[in-house]
Amino acid sequence: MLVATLSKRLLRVGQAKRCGLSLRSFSDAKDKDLVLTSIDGDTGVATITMNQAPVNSLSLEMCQAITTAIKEVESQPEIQSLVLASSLPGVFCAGLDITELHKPDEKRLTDFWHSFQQIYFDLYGSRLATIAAIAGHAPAAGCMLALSCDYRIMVSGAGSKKPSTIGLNETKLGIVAPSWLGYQYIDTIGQRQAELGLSLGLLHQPEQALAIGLVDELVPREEVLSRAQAEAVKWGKIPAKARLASKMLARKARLDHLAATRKEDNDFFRSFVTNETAQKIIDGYLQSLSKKKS
Ligand SMILES: CCCCCCCCCCCC/C=C/CC(=O)SCCNC(=O)CCNC(=O)[C@H](O)C(C)(C)COP(=O)(O)OP(=O)(O)OC[C@H]1O[C@@H](n2cnc3c(N)ncnc32)[C@H](O)[C@@H]1OP(=O)(O)O
Repeated sequence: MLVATLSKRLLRVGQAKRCGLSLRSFSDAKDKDLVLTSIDGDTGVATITMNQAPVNSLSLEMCQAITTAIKEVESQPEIQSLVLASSLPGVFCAGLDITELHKPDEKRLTDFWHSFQQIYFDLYGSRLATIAAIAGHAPAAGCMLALSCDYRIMVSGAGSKKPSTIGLNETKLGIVAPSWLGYQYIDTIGQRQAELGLSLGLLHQPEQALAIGLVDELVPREEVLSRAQAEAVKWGKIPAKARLASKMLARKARLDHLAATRKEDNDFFRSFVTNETAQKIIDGYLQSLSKKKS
């Protein structure tokens, strides 16, 4: 068994294959390294690292790559915990790839939202203990990835001139988070803080995020990943069936609701995004992002 036989080293699955170890098809080659998956041979902790420069925005392909990676890790019964991280300095995930929403092809837009919903099912409903290593910005759907994990460790803002931020800021952009994402927020930080955050489109600096329970711990930047992996070891030792049943106490009704309304949710999203007003907002927002650069 892989986890039993490898010495303490991080191993990409491509490397595992080169070492002659049989591991089922991980997502490294076919997804052009949009995500990288590694497994610590000693602890059995898997790490999925988002790797789509410049900001890990969630394109259709990125959503699919994340889901594939989660499923492949889950298919290995000896693995109990997973860290979700980013390879990019300063950004965990910038949320949905806005270019997917701009003058979209309807078929691709449908597939895109379906693949985003799928991450919710696969990460929020995962049998694995999931730890988010948030070493940078996590707005909107980037925050959703973090909310879908069981435990969130964020880079501290102390001493930083431009601290990272996290939150559901959709309203500030003139769009609205879908209800299932809104409920993830409410379930995590409570009704009042979620109402404030959603209505005002707040992005929280790390210390504020900790204070309202949006993240569970803050650590210096260089410790985020190692601390997350250590936490994953702890969670991985909890009896798996009891841990999963406890997780589902809080999450099953939400997951079932989206499963039952998935097509309706997708239809609504498509009609909302393709609406002329929404397109103007999206167009303006894309321009503001590129102006920021110039
Ligand atoms: C009325 C009832 C309605 C009910 C509706 C319900 C259903 C409808 C729902 C509609 C959708 C709702 C869900 C939305 C969720 C989302 O995730 S929306 C996306 C929100 N994301 C953001 O706002 C983040 C934007 N980005 C940033 O703030 C910054 O980039 C950053 C803080 C993440 C990083 O900053 P920095 O490191 O300084 O990088 P930049 O120079 O800003 O960016 C580099 C590069 O990346 C491009 N980019 C950034 N973000 C995105 C993105 N999300 N998508 C695509 N591209 C992005 C940016 O333009 C730069 O590109 P260039 O280098 O200029 O080419």
